[in-house]
Parts: sequence; C-alpha cells; structure tokens
Amino acid sequence: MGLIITTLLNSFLGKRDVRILMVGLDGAGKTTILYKLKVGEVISSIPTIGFNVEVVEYKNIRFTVWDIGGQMRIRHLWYHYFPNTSAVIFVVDAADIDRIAEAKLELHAMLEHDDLRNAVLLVFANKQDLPRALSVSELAKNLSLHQLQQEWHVHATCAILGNGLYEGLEYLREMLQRKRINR
Ligand SMILES: Nc1nc2c(ncn2[C@@H]2O[C@H](COP(=O)(O)OP(=O)(O)OP(=O)(O)O)[C@@H](O)[C@H]2O)c(=O)[nH]1
Ligand SMILES: [Mg+2]
Repeated sequence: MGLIITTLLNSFLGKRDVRILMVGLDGAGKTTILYKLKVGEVISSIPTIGFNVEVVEYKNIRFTVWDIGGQMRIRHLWYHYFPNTSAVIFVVDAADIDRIAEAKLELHAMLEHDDLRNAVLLVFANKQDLPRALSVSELAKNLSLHQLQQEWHVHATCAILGNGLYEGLEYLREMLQRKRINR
C-alpha cells in the first residue's frame, strides 16, 4: 500500500525513478562518490566486495545508484546488475595513468552487452585534486569514447571535496531526458 501511494505521489509530482549502475576499477572512488552524494560527507571506505545501493534524489529524478566493487577478481559479477539499467556512471582515477588502458578495456567490454545498448554513459574523471590528473578531453581520448555507440559525457570530479558531482548528474538528467524525447 505504501509503495502504491509513493508511486502515485511520485507520478503526481512528476518524479522519475532511474536505475544507475556505478562501476569502474577498484580504488577509483565510487563508494566515496556514492556517500558524498547521499550524506554530503566523505566516509572512510574499505574496498567494496559486493555492492552498496542508495537512492539519491536530484531535481525530478530518484536515482537508485548501485555501486559495485571493482576489484579484478569480482568484476565478472558486474553483468548481474545490467538488466533495466538506464545509465552507467563509470568512475576513473584520472591520476592513475598506468591503469587507464585497463579501465578502457573494461568499459568497452561492458558496453557491448545487449542490456546496456540503450543506456547513457557518464564518466567521472575523478581525483582531479591530484597532480598529473588527466583532463576530460585527455581522458575521453584515452578511453576512446568516440568509438562508443551510447551517448556519453565526461565530467571532472573530486569526490573528496564533492566538486563536479552534481554538475555530472545534471548532464545525466539531460541525456536521459533527450533519450525519452527521442524514443
Ligand atoms: N585524492 C583523492 N582521493 C580520492 C578521491 N575519491 C576517492 N578517493 C580515495 O580513493 C580511495 C578509494 O576510494 P573508494 O571510494 O573506496 O574506491 P572504490 O571505487 O569504491 O573502490 P572499490 O570498492 O574497490 O571498487 C579512498 O582512499 C578514497 O578516499 C578524490 O577525488 N581525490
Ligand atoms: Mg567501493
């Protein structure tokens, strides 16, 4: 009953529910981002084995954000979370230049999956506070984003300070809205 009332209220208020998958290599900053968005604070995180999930409200959207652990030995579990995903947030440690090629491989392999064919992609170029962090254009080039069939946007972030996170969500909202109009 509660669920029905919430659903009716949300549709009356024009709120949309969107399922987001947040993935990326281990240590990129996914869990830090999730809780910075959710509670506005940096939590001391340990590597995620499994997932965290939180609802983040932004403007007219209720984002259900699934933050999936990125360690290599558990990456094969990512695909279990693909069905019904509207958007992927791919988080990259932009200062970890030695692992950009690995991030690119994982990103492209994932986006070839049928369940993600219609998803939109937001890349967070995270850890911009660190020296040598790649800019958004350098990262787009290194990740070969222009080869993707999905619509994408790269945004510079510093999860510790919270910089760029909501601006990134705004781009995501716009991409999702365009997709809806074009459907
Ligand atoms: N300097 C800096 N450190 C960051 C930033 N974002 C996250 N970190 C740090 O990076 C480390 C890893 O962050 P997590 O959020 O646990 O990374 P994760 O992507 O969830 O990693 P897995 O759960 O293993 O997949 C932590 O020590 C964070 O404090 C950032 O913008 N700048
Ligand atoms: Mg984590």
